[in-house]
Amino acid sequence: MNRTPHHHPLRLRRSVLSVPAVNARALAKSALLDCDAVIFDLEDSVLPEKKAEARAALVEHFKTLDRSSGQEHVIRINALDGPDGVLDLEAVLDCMPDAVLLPKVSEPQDVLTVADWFSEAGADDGPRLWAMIETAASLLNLAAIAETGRTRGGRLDCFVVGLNDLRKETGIADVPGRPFLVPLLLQVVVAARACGLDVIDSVFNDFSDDENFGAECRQGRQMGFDGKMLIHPAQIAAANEAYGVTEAEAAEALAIVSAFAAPDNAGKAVVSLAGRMVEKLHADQAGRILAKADLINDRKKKA
Ligand SMILES: CC(C)(COP(=O)(O)OP(=O)(O)OC[C@H]1O[C@@H](n2cnc3c(N)ncnc32)[C@H](O)[C@@H]1OP(=O)(O)O)[C@@H](O)C(=O)NCCC(=O)NCCSC(=O)C[C@H](O)C(=O)O
Ligand SMILES: [Mg+2]
Repeated sequence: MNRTPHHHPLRLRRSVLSVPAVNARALAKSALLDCDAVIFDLEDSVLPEKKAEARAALVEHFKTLDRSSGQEHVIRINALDGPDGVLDLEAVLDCMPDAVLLPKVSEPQDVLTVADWFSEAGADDGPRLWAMIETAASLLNLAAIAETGRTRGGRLDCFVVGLNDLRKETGIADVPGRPFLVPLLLQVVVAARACGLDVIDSVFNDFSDDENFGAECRQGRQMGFDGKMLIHPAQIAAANEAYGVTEAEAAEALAIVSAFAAPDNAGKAVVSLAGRMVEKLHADQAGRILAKADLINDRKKKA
């Protein structure tokens, strides 16, 4: 059993933009934007009578989508117990995105059923699975849902928090700083990490409120999230900045890695750096920060 904190290669998921699959202008625009991932939404941003049109638009869009852009492509499907879920999965087979985002996951079986569906469809190497954590039941079952990341070839890859649905179901107030939600958000981060999953913070609905959006991005980063789900292009730059690597962070990471590489420190498990204790685990963390900075630089070169 893999007990390392991260079971897949590092990926940039600072900015994860949702695009309603029925919105042709937004679909076209999304490919040109500087977000790390795009979620093509077939669920709540598409009216029931438009679902078929949205699926068809998505299949067309994927025919010309540049798969080498570095952007990760994710399709959010409808729940499998409704009329659209399986039709969405069939459209996913035509599109073959990097991942499928499952809405309103409440128990492990919600993930396993879709993993098995792909296996039975002969798509064992097909899309990874992401799970929306947005129901009260999903919070009660967090550990068991995260554990599904260790089965079915580790198809579950990422949690995405959905606070709109969670607030609707629980009545938890939507107030700046998210004081009543922070304890729950931290549980989602811890459950994800225990099973090697990435974890994305919820959308912030007021896309004209730059100040509070920036604060919420920084708060999410401090809680350990990998990035933020977004609803508007105007939110991308702030998310990329908050979840990026500053020059100071990169310099500090380099100093830690260099300290362990210094001949004087050969064979040491713990060294002193500018009056601080630094252990091998800090060098591992620093290596991950430097790898992320490299990915960000590579992305800038591609843009
Ligand atoms: C919120 C919006 C409805 C606002 O739309 P609009 O008023 O049209 O915005 P603008 O006029 O400011 O748009 C300017 C241009 O940007 C393009 N645009 C807008 N949004 C997007 C987008 N998301 N992706 C790509 N491009 C976008 C417009 O087309 C304009 O371009 P142009 O015409 O060329 O100038 C709208 O932003 C929107 O629909 N956002 C996404 C909504 C969505 O996806 N909802 C589902 C995700 S939220 C969620 O999952 C909640 C979760 O489940 C939970 O429970 O919490
Ligand atoms: Mg939701």
